[in-house]
Amino acid sequence: MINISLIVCTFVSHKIKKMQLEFYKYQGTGNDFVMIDNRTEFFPKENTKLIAQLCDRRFGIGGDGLILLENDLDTDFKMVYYNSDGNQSSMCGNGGRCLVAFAKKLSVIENETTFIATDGLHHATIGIDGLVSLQMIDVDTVKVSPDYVFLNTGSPHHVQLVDDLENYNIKENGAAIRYGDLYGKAGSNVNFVKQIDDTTFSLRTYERGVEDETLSCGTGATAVAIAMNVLGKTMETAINLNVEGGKLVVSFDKKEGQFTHVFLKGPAEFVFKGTIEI
Ligand SMILES: N[C@@H](CCC[C@H](N)C(=O)O)C(=O)O
Repeated sequence: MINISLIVCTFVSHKIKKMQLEFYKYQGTGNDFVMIDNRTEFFPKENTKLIAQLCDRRFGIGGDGLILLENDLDTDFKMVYYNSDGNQSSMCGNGGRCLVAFAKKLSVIENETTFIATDGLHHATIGIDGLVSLQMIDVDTVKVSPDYVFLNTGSPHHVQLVDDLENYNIKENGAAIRYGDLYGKAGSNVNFVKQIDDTTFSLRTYERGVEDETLSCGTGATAVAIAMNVLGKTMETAINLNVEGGKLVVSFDKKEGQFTHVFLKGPAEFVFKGTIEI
């Protein structure tokens, strides 16, 4: 005879089995991330709902994204990035800089590293001022249209100059472009820009996968710097970017329309550490 109560108990105890998840919270110019040391590969990477819940600012820890630090055979570590909607996505510049600071906190690296991310190898250094400088992918294709520029700096970016950046409705206008005909199902991140002086631009970014404005976007700042150089708005190859959450600097070498040695530099700071039951 089958013992029904045993089956029910096993089912119930299986259902309520919880685990303590240790996390670290980092931010880079206000672009914030839940960081998890997944070198033992314990994290349920396919659980989109869980990742979205951990990033939720009311029901979870809160963050624009979640990043796993994993082992890699050929480099110091591997970066696995998820947007706050729970889906794995393309490169995150600020997240990469924060992950470098996290790797140092875990003693995986000291002040210099090479790691692997979805768009390839990244070299990075941590300065004595604590600023993290991250090498981004080379850029050789920049699409210039009358009203905007499109380029991929590890993630896709639409760049558009606007008159009244301070009062511009980033969420509404960004979403219209992200979901519009231009970029199809994949969509794009959308950056609105204002020139401040010869070497400085302010930008506000609508991020795909967060589906809202974030306080900063590293691949976005990189895209804006290159786009402004291509448009002839600046002749400089080291450009200051004011984002809502602080300041970034993007530098590059330019030769025959190719952008190489592209570096994104700025703060990457530990905020707090904790455990959450999942
Ligand atoms: N905040 C990031 C960009 C993250 C990726 C983006 N949301 C996408 O899915 O394309 C950055 O700092 O670059």
